[in-house]
Amino acid sequence: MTDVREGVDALDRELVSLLATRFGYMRAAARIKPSRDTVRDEDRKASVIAAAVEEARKAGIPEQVIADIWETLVEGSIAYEFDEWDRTRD
Ligand SMILES: C=C(O[C@@H]1C=C(C(=O)O)C=C[C@H]1O)C(=O)O
Repeated sequence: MTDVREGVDALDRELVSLLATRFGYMRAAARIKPSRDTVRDEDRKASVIAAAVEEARKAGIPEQVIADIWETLVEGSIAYEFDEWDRTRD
């Protein structure tokens, strides 16, 4: 069980590192988007979540869990992108 938990802890560190890279893309998006009303893109949000759910289906892991995680992730990313957009504009 110790090995299992060490594996989980190491994987969680990797996941947070990957998420840090993802949030970096949100900072880039905030820099690139010309107007505040383009930060939230519902069509793109739906497409990102659908793609994650499809990957979950192929991997044989619970699709609803992944849908819920991605809903939280994308909403958190949009909030972060709004903060970045506001912080970098007058
Ligand atoms: C990064 C973007 O901005 C937002 C963030 C998204 C995400 O976290 O994947 C998806 C849609 C956008 O509302 C984008 O438009 O691609």
